[in-house]
Amino acid sequence: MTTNLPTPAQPLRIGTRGSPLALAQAHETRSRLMAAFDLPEGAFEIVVIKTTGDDRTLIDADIALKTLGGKGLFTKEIEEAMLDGSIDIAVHSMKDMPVLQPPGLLLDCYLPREDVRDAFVSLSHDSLADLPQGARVGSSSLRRRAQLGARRPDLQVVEFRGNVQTRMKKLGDGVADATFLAMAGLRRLGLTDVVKSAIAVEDMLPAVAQGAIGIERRADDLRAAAMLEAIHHGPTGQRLAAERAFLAGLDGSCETPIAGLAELDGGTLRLRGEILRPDGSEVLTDDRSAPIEDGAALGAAMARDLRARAGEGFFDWIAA
Ligand SMILES: NCc1[nH]cc(CCC(=O)O)c1CC(=O)O
Repeated sequence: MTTNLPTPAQPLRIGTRGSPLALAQAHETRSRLMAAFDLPEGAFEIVVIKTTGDDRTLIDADIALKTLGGKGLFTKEIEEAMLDGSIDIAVHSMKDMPVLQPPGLLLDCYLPREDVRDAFVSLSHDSLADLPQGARVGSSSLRRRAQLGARRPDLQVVEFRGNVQTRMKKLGDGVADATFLAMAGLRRLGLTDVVKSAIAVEDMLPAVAQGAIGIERRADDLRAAAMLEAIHHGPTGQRLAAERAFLAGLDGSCETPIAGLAELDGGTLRLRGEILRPDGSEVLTDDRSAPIEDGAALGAAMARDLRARAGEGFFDWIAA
């Protein structure tokens, strides 16, 4: 199949952001490729690339979100590096990926998906239900903020960013009584000891693609194509096809209050979708199933129907 595998002289360059989670995901990708092709670590080079989304001053000022609408915040510089040949593949949290890739790049390799749930993280309380009236919760995720507003309008939501350590310190300082993080990231970092409880997807439907790692490459790079094919996880790809078609149909990005989750059972794919107003005052949900191969069509149809139900004005805030 492959004629030219990477060597220490001609390594496969793996591009990634520099956050601890991004690095863990890049290392997992390298390990899987090493195992699949019986290659030494030296056949790979992990290249850290700084993105707009990593610029804390920009994020804190929310300038980046306003100028870019949240789209491609974590991907632009990495994709440029792939197109100019300074890296060969890029490892991404699929949750942060726009639904369309630039011309010349392909995203068709997914690693086995991690836990899709959100984690309830607190020093003082065991679960969301356990939080007293008026408690303060920290989150900067539009989706989580909207879902909390819908479920617990009594809670006060405050902005909360930073890595796990920063967030734990903020909880210790009393900035908030609880916060939420993806179980997937905590598991990949070996930090699940901060989790008080995993939130059932029925209580908080995850973001589209939560817990999934995707690996992007140049469309014409046949060495990378053959290597990624060997580590691709088909069932994750089928779930993401449905979820991303749903997201695409809503014209959403990682910064819009949209949730979606596809699950497989035998030959059937079940898709749950949700769109919310940012304050949670209105929530529209859908839940339907189809043969796995029709997942993308199912996602597109669900998006169309939710849009129609939402009517005029529901999405106005996106352009604001
Ligand atoms: N938007 C940031 C982001 N992107 C991916 C993850 C976690 C890992 C994942 O969901 O795959 C996180 C942090 C979080 O939501 O806790």
